[in-house]
Amino acid sequence: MNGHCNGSVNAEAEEFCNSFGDLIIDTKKSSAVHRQHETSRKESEDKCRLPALEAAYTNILRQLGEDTDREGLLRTPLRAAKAIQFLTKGYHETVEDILNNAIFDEDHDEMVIVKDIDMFSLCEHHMVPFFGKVHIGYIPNKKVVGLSKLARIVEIFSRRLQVQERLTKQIALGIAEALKPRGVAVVIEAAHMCMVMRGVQKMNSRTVTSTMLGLYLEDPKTREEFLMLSQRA
Ligand SMILES: Nc1nc2c(ncn2[C@@H]2O[C@H](COP(=O)(O)OP(=O)(O)OP(=O)(O)O)[C@@H](O)[C@H]2O)c(=O)[nH]1
Ligand SMILES: [Zn+2]
Repeated sequence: MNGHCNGSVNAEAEEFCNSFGDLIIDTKKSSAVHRQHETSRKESEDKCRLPALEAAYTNILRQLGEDTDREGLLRTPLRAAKAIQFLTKGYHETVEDILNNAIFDEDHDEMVIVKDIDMFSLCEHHMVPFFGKVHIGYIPNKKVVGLSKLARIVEIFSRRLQVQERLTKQIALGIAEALKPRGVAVVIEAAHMCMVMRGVQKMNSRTVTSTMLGLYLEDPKTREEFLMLSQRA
């Protein structure tokens, strides 16, 4: 472990942001610099945690009766450690981080739908994947968001240990808070490997969850329009 692993990364990033803060007049530039430093601080923290995660995976392999010195497994604990960090990287990200300059003033008040967004997550009960499609609709209130950012919001909340219901709600609330739209609708259809590969072993079961906010909750016709458009092939 180097010195960065005892929290000094935090302090350094903070010191950097503070010392240069006065010099940077443009607030957008300032927050971009801050975000850049937050990202590199989080990357450093991840690196610091790798050896402990690697040791944990070595232990798991040994407890499974594997020979961790055999050639095929030599780098497996490290690979697995990096993989789990990737699969849970959403803990490091916020909606604010990714939206930065991608909210635009636009006099458009009709429904916007981005559907069939691929989603991969890990069930918090068994730490095995659940995955499927996310459909998102919102009704703007003078502001629209870059379309790719909706898919990025899905990434933030799905790359964590999750239950599907919470994931659905977090995506909807994240959009609602950032855009203050007149309504948000999120539907997720997913297959849970904990129900397919183990446990009850139901290969074809799918779980559908939804969160409706604002007009989607209040107005059945708006909700129906979203459901009709998002389910259409
Ligand atoms: N509501 C909800 N349940 C989930 C989700 N992912 C997994 N589960 C369920 O979490 C439950 C955990 O139940 P337990 O009885 O504690 O665990 P278990 O003995 O492994 O259960 P089985 O999967 O039935 O073998 C199971 O019913 C899973 O299907 C999710 O996203 N939402
Ligand atoms: Zn599970």
